[in-house]
Amino acid sequence: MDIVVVGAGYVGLVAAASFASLGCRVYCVENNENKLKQLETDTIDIYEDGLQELIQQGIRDGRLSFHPKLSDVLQSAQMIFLCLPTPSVKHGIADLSSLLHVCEELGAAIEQDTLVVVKSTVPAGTTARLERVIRDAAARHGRQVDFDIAMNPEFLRQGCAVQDFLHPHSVVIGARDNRAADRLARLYASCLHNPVIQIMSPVEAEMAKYASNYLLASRVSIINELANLCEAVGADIASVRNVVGLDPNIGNGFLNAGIGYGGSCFPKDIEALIKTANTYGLDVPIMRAVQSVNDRQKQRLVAHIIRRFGNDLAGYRFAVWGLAFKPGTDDMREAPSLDVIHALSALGASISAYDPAARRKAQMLLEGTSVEMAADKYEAVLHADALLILTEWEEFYEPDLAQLKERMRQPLIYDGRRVLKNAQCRTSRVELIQIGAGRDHD
Ligand SMILES: NC(=O)C1=CN([C@@H]2O[C@H](COP(=O)(O)OP(=O)(O)OC[C@H]3O[C@@H](n4cnc5c(N)ncnc54)[C@H](O)[C@@H]3O)[C@@H](O)[C@H]2O)C=CC1
Ligand SMILES: O=C(O)[C@H]1O[C@H](OP(=O)(O)OP(=O)(O)OC[C@H]2O[C@@H](n3ccc(=O)[nH]c3=O)[C@H](O)[C@@H]2O)[C@H](O)[C@@H](O)[C@@H]1O
Repeated sequence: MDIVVVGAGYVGLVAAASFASLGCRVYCVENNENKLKQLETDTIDIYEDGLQELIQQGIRDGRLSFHPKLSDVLQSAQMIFLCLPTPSVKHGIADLSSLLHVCEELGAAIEQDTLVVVKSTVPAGTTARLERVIRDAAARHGRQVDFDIAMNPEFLRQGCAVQDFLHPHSVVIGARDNRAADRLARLYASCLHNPVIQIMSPVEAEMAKYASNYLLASRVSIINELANLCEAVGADIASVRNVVGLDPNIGNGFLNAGIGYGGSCFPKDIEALIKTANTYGLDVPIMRAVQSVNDRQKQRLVAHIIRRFGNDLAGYRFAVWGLAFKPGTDDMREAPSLDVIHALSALGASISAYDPAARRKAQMLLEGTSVEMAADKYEAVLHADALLILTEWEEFYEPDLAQLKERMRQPLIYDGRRVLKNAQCRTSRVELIQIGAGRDHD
C-alpha cells in the first residue's frame, strides 16, 4: 500500500515510520524547512523511544521519504493521513487552519479513489466540514472527483508512541459509508496483529477521542483533589490510591497524584470540548472543574515553598529535576514545570534545572527567567535551598542522598511526582515534602 502522511510531528512521524516498518511505502510531507532538512539527514527534532531508529530503517529500506510539497507526492498514494496540528486559539477554539489549508490543496489535485484519513484530534463536525472543503475546492478547479474520507483518531501516548501505534488498544474508524470504513479497516487488519477495529460515524469518532482525553484528565484532577485533602487530614494518597485502584470498577490507571497534567493534548482538548459544548448552549461544570483543579495543582508546590520561605525568594536558590511534561519525551508543551518556574522566578528565586531530554526546548521557552540549565542532576542541586522534582524520569528514583546533602545548602526535597521513598529520606535525614502525603501519615 502506498500512503501519504501530512505533518511530520509527534503523530505524523510515528505514523509514517510505523506504517513503513509494516511494509507500506510512505511519503511524508512536512512544510517546516528546518525540520525537513533534519529529516533528510536522518535526524529528528523529537525525543521518542525507538523513533529515530525506525525512521532510519524506513529510509534505508526505501520505504520512507520526506517531501516539502503535497502536490509532488499526491499521485503516488491511495491513502492520505492528515496528522496536522489543532492547537488551542482564541478562548479554546481548536485552530483548524492547517487542516483547512491542506484540504484546499487536496481539492485542487486529489485523484479518484483516494481515501483521506483525518488523524488529527478535531471537534465534532470537522470531518464533514473538511469533506465539503475538498469537494468545493475540486469543483472550483473544474474537477469532479469521487474520494472517500474517514476520521481515524490517534490514541498514542508520548514516551511509548511507537509501541502504542503498533499495538493500539483499538482502532477507531469514523466513516459515512462502508466503502471508506472497509478500506481503512483492511489496511489496519493487514498490517497490525489482531486489531480491535470499531466502526462508527465520523462525529462519533471525533467525540470518542475527546471523551478519552477528558476522562483520563478528569481522573488526574480527581486524584489530585483527593491528594490535597489527604495532605490536610494527615493521610497518604499513595495508600488510598492502592486501595481504590484494586477495585476493578475503578482500576489504577491515571491515578498518580502530582503537580497536574500538561502536554500538547489534555489542556487543549478539554478547552476545545468545553468550547464545543458552549457552542451548543450546554454548560459543562465538571469539565470546567477538571481544568480549574489542574490550574491550581500546578501551583501546589509553589504554595508549599511560599509557606516555608515567604513571598520574597530573592537570595534563595532552587534546583529543579525534570522539565518535560512527562518522562520519555522532550515535549515542553503546557509542561507544569513552566508554571512552577515562572512563579518562582517572579518571586525572585534563582533556579538551576536539569532534564535528560528537554533541555534545548526548555531553554528556548524559559528565556528571560532566572533559570540556568545544569549538565546533570547533581550539578543542579549545588548550593540549592531545596530540590523540586517535577517530572518522574527514572534516573530520579534512587538518587545518592549523601551527595545531595553535601551539595545543597539544606537537605529539603519537594517531590511533585511521588518519586522518592519517605523511609529512605528519613534514614538519610533528608526532609521530604510530597504531593498528597500528610505530615502525620508516617
Ligand atoms: N502528540 C500526541 O501525543 C498526540 C497528538 N494527537 C493529535 O494529532 C495532531 C497532531 O499532533 P502533533 O503531532 O503532536 O503535532 P505537531 O505540532 O508535533 O506536528 C504537526 C506537524 O505538521 C506540520 N505542518 C503544519 N502545517 C503543515 C502543512 N500545511 N503541510 C505540511 N506539514 C504541516 C508541522 O510543521 C508539524 O511538524 C493534533 O491534532 C493532536 O491533537 C493525537 C494523539 C496523540
Ligand atoms: O491525545 C493525546 O495527545 C494523548 O494524550 C495522552 O497522552 P500523553 O499526553 O502523551 O501523556 P499521558 O501519559 O496521558 O500524560 C498526560 C499528562 O498527565 C499527567 N498524569 C498522567 C497520569 C497520572 O496518573 N497522573 C498525571 O499527572 C502526566 O504527567 C502528563 O503531564 C493520552 O494518554 C493518550 O491516550 C492520547 O492519545
